[in-house]
Amino acid sequence: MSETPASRLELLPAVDVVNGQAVRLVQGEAGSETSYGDPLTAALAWQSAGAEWIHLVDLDAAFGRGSNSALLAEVVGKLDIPVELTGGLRDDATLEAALATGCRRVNLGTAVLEHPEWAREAIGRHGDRIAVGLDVRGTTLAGRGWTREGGDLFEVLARLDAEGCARYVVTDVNKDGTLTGPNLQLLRDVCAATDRPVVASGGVSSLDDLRAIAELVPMGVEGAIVGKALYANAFTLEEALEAVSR
Ligand SMILES: O=C(O)c1ccccc1NCC(=O)[C@H](O)[C@H](O)COP(=O)(O)O
Repeated sequence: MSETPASRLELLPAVDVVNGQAVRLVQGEAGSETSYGDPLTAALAWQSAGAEWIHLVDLDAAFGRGSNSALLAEVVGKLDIPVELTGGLRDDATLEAALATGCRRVNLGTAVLEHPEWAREAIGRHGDRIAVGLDVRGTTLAGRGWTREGGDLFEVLARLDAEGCARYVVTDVNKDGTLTGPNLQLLRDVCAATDRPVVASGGVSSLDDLRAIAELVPMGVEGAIVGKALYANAFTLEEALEAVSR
């Protein structure tokens, strides 16, 4: 499977949900959250500001301590733009429920590491409605809400490529929620290892960071998830869209 690189970087504002509230974490650590209110209000505000996508995360499900699935389904149903839905999708029941919300695609993470046969079958069945979240520290994958090690990034990437995985969402866990800039070398290395589109996630702090990620579009970076920078008002979504439009 070979993909034509996107012409322009897509931006995906993140709405991460804990206990019914939109939050931001630091390095994905449970308990480090700052609350930003109602997830539907946040998602609708990003849509009104011109968002092309929403990256919607059930952090309680990702950490295996609960679920916001009904609320997230409501959010997806009220948006007109495509949604990438993620967090705790580890079996047929959670995957089918997530896809039934009408989201455009879902991200699998831990399940790919712990139940590779199930993930392979899900990828085969759902095609490009499945992306795989590659959450890494160094080149070691992190699963289950980023609390367990899950193998070598490039070995798993080669396996997923062979299984037909359509897209990867690549997060440097140590950057996530820190406003310290994206790991551009990691993105380059992943793009060099696969011909599938890559969505960059974690660490964006400025418009220059977004411009730097946009430079990687010809290599295969298709989109960038932006969380904390938008909530901390480092820039507006309108400014971000403008920055990556040329
Ligand atoms: O995406 C997941 O499944 C997930 C699981 C466990 C902890 C965090 C998770 N996602 C977090 C995100 O996707 C962030 O919203 C995104 O990386 C944005 O990061 P930033 O711009 O640095 O706030």
